Formats: sequence, C-alpha cells, structure tokens
Amino acid sequence: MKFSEFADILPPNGALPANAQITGISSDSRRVEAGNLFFALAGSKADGSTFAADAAGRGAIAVVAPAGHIKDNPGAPVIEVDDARKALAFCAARFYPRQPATMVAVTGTSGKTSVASFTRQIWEHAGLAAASIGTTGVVAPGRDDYGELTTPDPISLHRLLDELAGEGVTHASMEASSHGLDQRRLDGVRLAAGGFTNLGRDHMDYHPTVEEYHRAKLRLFDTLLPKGAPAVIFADDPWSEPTIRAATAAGLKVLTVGRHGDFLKLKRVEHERHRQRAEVEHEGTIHEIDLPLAGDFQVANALVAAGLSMATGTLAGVAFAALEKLKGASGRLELVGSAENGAQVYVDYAHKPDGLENVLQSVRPFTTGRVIVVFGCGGDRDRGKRPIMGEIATRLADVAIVTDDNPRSEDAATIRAAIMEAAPGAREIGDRHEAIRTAVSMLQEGDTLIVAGKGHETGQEIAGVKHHFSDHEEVRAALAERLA
Ligand SMILES: CC(=O)N[C@H]1[C@@H](OP(=O)(O)OP(=O)(O)OC[C@H]2O[C@@H](n3ccc(=O)[nH]c3=O)[C@H](O)[C@@H]2O)O[C@H](CO)[C@@H](O)[C@@H]1O[C@H](C)C(=O)N[C@@H](C)C(=O)N[C@H](CCC(=O)O)C(=O)O
Ligand SMILES: Nc1ncnc2c1ncn2[C@@H]1O[C@H](COP(=O)(O)OP(=O)(O)OP(=O)(O)O)[C@@H](O)[C@H]1O
Ligand SMILES: N[C@H](CCC[C@H](N)C(=O)O)C(=O)O
Ligand SMILES: [Mg+2]
Repeated sequence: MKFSEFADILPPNGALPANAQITGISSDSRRVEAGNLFFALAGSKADGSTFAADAAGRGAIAVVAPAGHIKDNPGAPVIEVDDARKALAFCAARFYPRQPATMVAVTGTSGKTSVASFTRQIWEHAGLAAASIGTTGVVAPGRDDYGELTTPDPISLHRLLDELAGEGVTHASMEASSHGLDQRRLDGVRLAAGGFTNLGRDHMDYHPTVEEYHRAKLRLFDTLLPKGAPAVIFADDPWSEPTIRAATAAGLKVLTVGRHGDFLKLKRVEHERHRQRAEVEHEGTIHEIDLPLAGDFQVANALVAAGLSMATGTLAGVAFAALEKLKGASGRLELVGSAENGAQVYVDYAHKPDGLENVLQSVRPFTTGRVIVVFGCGGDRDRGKRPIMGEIATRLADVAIVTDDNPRSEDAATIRAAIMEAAPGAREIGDRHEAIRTAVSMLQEGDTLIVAGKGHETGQEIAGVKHHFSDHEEVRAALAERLA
C-alpha cells in the first residue's frame, strides 16, 4: 500500500515520497519488518518512542509518534501526530480494509462476553454468517480461536476483521473493554450499533476514579458510533441514566431495554434454577420467552443482545425465538456437574465485586441447603476489590473458601490476606486444586457450589509462568473422586 493512501490520517512528510510502499504496520519494534510503518506509543510500562531507533534499524520506513516525543533522529523519517493510538487504529483499518458489513460493540462491567455471544447466536439463528470477538476468543463459521485480550489490539483486530469479511462473515459482535476504548483499539471499526450492560467497580488500577472508568466506556457512544446509530442500553442499572444522557447528547438513537426499558420492556420474569420465563413487550405486543439459562442477570444480557440484533435488522419474532435456544458462554454460571446427592456445582467467571454479588444472589432462591463459594482475586490487578469481594462472599455465601486466582507477579498469600481481612469465618486454602476438592467433598443435599473467577480460563499464572489449570476439569475430577 502506498503512503499516499494514508494521506487523510497522517500528515505529509518531506522525507517520505507519496508513492513509498508501506509493507505493514507495527506498534512493537521487536516485530518490525522492512518497509513497516512503526507507531511509537506511550504505554503503561514503556514509551514506544525509545524504541524508534530499534525499529528504524529493523527497516521501518517511518516512525509515527506523538508530537515532541522523539528528540533524536532515529534513522527514519518521523511523522508527528496528536494522537498516535488513534492514528494507528485508522491506519490499521486502512491497511486491512475489509470489515463485516454489520458490526456491533458492547461495553459494560459485566455481561459483555455473554452479550457478544448471544448476539452472534441470534444472527446465526436468523441464517446470517456471524462472528463474535471477545474474552473467550473468536467464534465464527469454521472458527473457535482462543483469545488473549477482551478487545484485541488494533492491528490484530483489523487483520482479523479483514479475514472474517473475506470468509464471508457479514455480521460481527465484539466486546469493547474500557482498556480497549481508552487505548483507541476499536476507533477504526465501522460500527452499526453499540450496547451497554452495566457499570460497577472494575480496573481501578487503571482508571483513577469510577467516573473516569465510565467516561472511557462512554467513548463508544460519544465518539465511536456515528450520529443516528442505535445505542441499546440496559435501563435498570444505576449507571443507565448517565449513559442514556450521554448517548442522547451524542445524537444516537437510544433504545432502552429492561424493566425501565422502552424498546424491550421486561414485564414479568420468573426465575427457575436452570431457566427463566420472561414476558417482554415490544411495540405493544407481549412476547413470552423461555430463556434456557441459569442466573437472573442473563435476562438483562439476552435483552441487550436481542436489542442489538433487532437494531441491525433482525425481525423481533426471529430474535425472540433465538433467545429460547441460547447457549451460555463457557464458564458463565455454567452447570458443570452434580454430586450423587443432587448438589450442583457451577463454574462462573465472577472476578469483580458486582459479578460475585450477582452470582451468589442468583443461586440463593434455588438452594435449599448451603451456598458454598470458592474464589480468589488476581494479582497485578485492582487491589481495592479484594476486601470488597471478601465481604460479599461471607455475607452472601454460607461457606466461603478463599483461594488463588492468577497471582501473576504478586505474593499469593498477601492477596489472600487482603481478602481474608474482610471475610471473617472464611476458610483459606491457597492451592486452587485443593480448595475445589475440599468444597466438593463437603457438598450435602440441597447445596450449591460456585467456583468463581476463572470461568473459561485454562491457566493459573504464578510468578509469570502459566500452568495449565481448568476449573471445569478440577470440578469434574473432584466429583468423580467423591463417587469413587
Ligand atoms: C495495560 C494495558 O492495557 N496494556 C496494553 C497496552 O500495552 P501498553 O501500550 O501499555 O504497552 P507498554 O508495555 O507500556 O509499551 C509501550 C509501547 O512500546 C512498545 N514496545 C515495547 C518494548 C519494545 O522492545 N519495543 C516496543 O516497541 C509496545 O509494543 C507498546 O506499543 O497495549 C498492548 C497492545 O495493544 C496490550 O497488549 C497491553 O495489554 C496488556 C498485555 C494487558 O494485560 N492488558 C489488559 C489489562 C487489558 O487490556 N484488559 C482489557 C480488559 C479485560 C476485561 O476486563 O475484560 C482487555 O481488553 O483485554
Ligand atoms: N448482566 C450482568 N450483570 C451482572 N453480572 C453479570 C452480568 N452478566 C454476567 N455477569 C457476571 O459476570 C461474569 C462475567 O460475565 P461476562 O463474561 O459475560 O462479562 P464480561 O463483561 O465479558 O467480563 P470481562 O470484562 O471480565 O470479560 C459472569 O460469570 C457473571 O458472574
Ligand atoms: N480480563 C480480566 C480477567 C480476570 C480474570 C481473573 N481470573 C483474574 O485473573 O483476575 C483481567 O485480565 O483483568
Ligand atoms: Mg468479557
């Protein structure tokens, strides 16, 4: 691709002719190849500008950097821009030009993975070639790839979107994490609609205040979506109102869903252990929906997904019929097995205060015995949530077992101690394998066990090393041991 093809994104540079061939785009000097445009990004750990000479040495044709960051001549032309991350996102979208024709993004503290997956499933039910992109990876016709980030970096994202479009995918739903929005990872995506689930405490290690965390999420509505595009907003969250206000001010077509919703109004819901029966009003007609999923929060996720599919052209009847066939995303209040006495064991991805609170509350009405929870908190992540989650677990569960969940570079015992401080009466069993075995061995008739925090994950990261670990496998093995 010629440099001139980026003319509306990058300013001209006397040292770089308009017909210079750009062979690729990179934001990591270690991966630069001859002829690549290198984007020097100021990150959380390093300033990419310090690697400009390294990139030039590997053959970078030019370095795009924030104004004033590169002081010495790196050995390649320097192109200064106001916002290097934004420039990277747009250049990536130009370099990998194809995207599925209908793209939607969902943001919120909890429920993004579920909504992205449900939206894809509704589209599939409607006979469309659909994909979803998020925490659990990429699902599309003929693909089920594991992912590393919730919102991929712009280069990987646009390479992926281009491939998907090339494979015939016309509809795609993606998760917009607050990191992704803040770092402009999806600025170049041509979005048709956006969704909002809820807002709670999360990533306080990255965003200084909850208001700034909310503002990062709002970029989806006030910056990324084109005027007039539909914004499907869950209406029953404390943060719904400010989100609706921002989306309205941005000129979006606000469609609210939930008990306070106008577009999809939840009139009545009956929660059962493994399903929910909901009555939803749409344009004056009441639809009865039998949602085959555990967890009352899934009704909210299903409504946002239905709203996103309908806002992009799926007929109401088709969307509602699809809800009755939904499969939960892996590890989202997923029933993994039962003990011989009927006690049930769920694996759930709750790793934030709101998520934990929700999941423990959801199973209480169907638990005649005790609610038992095994959980921990990740290392190198928000430290403030540790005591909060300890308090929630002891308040809402009858038995709380505090264990490890990806200590990463931190001392695992210190993380557990911070949780235990606010969890009087909780048991501490650091080894997650042991913690799950102990919890399964204590199951009595009527009990429900929630193994929280890892969901679909297949590793336990300790001191920078990822060890294979699956809550699903551990639960199954512990249940088998009980029977043996
Ligand atoms: C804190 C954070 O979000 N970091 C992300 C960010 O890295 P960064 O820009 O801060 O990188 P940095 O290490 O400071 O380096 C700055 C720049 O120098 C470059 N560099 C560095 C070294 C070198 O030798 N040469 C070089 O060019 C780097 O490539 C980078 O461009 O941009 C990178 C590329 O997009 C991401 O891979 C990286 O994600 C890290 C691995 C991460 O753990 N991110 C998590 C926290 C995250 O993003 N999570 C969200 C939300 C999860 C959820 O709740 O669902 C997600 O979307 O997954
Ligand atoms: N609408 C919701 N409201 C509250 N809690 C929810 C909701 N949806 C899911 N949860 C809880 O949050 C956990 C994670 O759900 P999900 O993966 O769909 O969210 P997410 O926003 O993608 O999370 P992450 O940012 O960690 O990827 C679930 O296992 C469940 O415990
Ligand atoms: N995307 C989230 C996942 C956290 C999952 C939990 N198991 C943990 O390790 O804290 C993060 O990287 O912060
Ligand atoms: Mg997710």
